Amino acid sequence: MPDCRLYLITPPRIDLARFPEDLARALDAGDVACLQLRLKDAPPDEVRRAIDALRPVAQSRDVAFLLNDDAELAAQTGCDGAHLGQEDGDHARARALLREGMLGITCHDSRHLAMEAGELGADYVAFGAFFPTSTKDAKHHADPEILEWWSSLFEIPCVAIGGITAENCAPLVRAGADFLAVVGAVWNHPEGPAQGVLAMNAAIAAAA
Ligand SMILES: Cc1ncc(COP(=O)(O)OP(=O)(O)O)c(N)n1
Ligand SMILES: Cc1ncsc1CCOP(=O)(O)O
Ligand SMILES: [Mg+2]
Repeated sequence: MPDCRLYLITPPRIDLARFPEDLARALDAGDVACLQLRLKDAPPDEVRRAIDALRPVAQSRDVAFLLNDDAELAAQTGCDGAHLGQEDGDHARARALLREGMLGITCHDSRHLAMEAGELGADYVAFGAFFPTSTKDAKHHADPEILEWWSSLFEIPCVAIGGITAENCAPLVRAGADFLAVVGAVWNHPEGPAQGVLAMNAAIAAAA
């Protein structure tokens, strides 16, 4: 298995009548290290229903299931962890709430934020956006050098995010990204999500 692995994030909106099957097909297509449920602006009951429907699909395939933005809900609902941004509450409290669960923290393009996250006990630090993206109005831009710097100094894994595709990911893999987090490269792949997973894995393997 290559040192760098795929980190899949759900589309911003999903139809729970069909998405569990789409997700299963995507996860069965190739290696996916973890799935992040990211439903921005969905009410809490909808997020809970999505967790109940999707968590088993991921966990039964040994894919870690992380919740975006809400460590408390992640801890209450059997998620494997949570991903928090800089505006997503108290990271130290989240670390305590999640106990052994995974905590990932957005660090944008900041070495300082990444070292703070590491000291606090984050299981990974996330840098980005590396490329233009239509999934999020990303306010920060990161360059591959930050991945080289981080991975040369620290053992804590780093995640690269933002506009990453099979076509542009090689420099990030070579710079030391442990995970590539993607939305559009999989869910908007012209031949469907399973082909998106295959293409990302092939590109990671070719770059490594
Ligand atoms: C793996 C990963 N990295 C970064 C983010 C972005 O988190 P955040 O800055 O809190 O922005 P939102 O995702 O909440 O819009 C992420 N979700 N996952
Ligand atoms: C959530 C997030 N945080 C920074 S960029 C981004 C969007 C990633 O989506 P895509 O892979 O489609 O660019
Ligand atoms: Mg957030």
